[in-house]
Amino acid sequence: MNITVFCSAYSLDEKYTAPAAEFARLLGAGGHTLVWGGSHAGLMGLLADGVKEAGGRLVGISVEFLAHKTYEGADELVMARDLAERKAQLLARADALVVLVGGLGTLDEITEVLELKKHAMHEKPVVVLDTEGFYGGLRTQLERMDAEGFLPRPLAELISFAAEPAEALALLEEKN
Ligand SMILES: C/C(=C\CNc1ncnc2c1ncn2[C@@H]1O[C@H](COP(=O)(O)O)[C@@H](O)[C@H]1O)CO
Repeated sequence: MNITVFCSAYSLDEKYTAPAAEFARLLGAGGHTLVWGGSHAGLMGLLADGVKEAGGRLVGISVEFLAHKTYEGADELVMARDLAERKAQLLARADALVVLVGGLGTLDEITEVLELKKHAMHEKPVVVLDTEGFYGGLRTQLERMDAEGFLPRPLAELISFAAEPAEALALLEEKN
């Protein structure tokens, strides 16, 4: 499977890096391809290193203004002109999408794929690896939208949450 992963470009505490490294190992060992933002920065670089070490393939979708942060050693590297084109490529190249802990860039990427899925413009599985309950606030907000009629289709069709790396991968494999 081509698995697009959105995650932080920053170096984080071990409570976040350990589950990300485990997810990377499972992804690579499972013979999957990581599609990601193509950067060596922070959690993005750790993830790519882990997938590569475990035998997986790497497809980076970088963007011109962040070219100086590009990961050396991807099997394939695409250079998008801007963030909008990069997000489109990250979705187009995915069979499924996974969200690890991240900041505003990651939040922008999740909302884009959910908005497009809401309008049935794709039906790709979206799984959040909710390490340390990091996405509790987002989940509460989405559940409120679902309960109070802000979504045109059930939230459960749009997104799934997993607490552990193995559960995230199992959900992807089950839904694909
Ligand atoms: C760490 C710094 C610069 C590098 N920044 C990025 N490099 C590559 N990809 C990025 C970067 N910033 C955002 N992205 C995309 O958004 C997600 C990460 O953003 P977040 O705000 O850290 O969550 C990630 O999925 C990328 O696709 C500064 O020196």
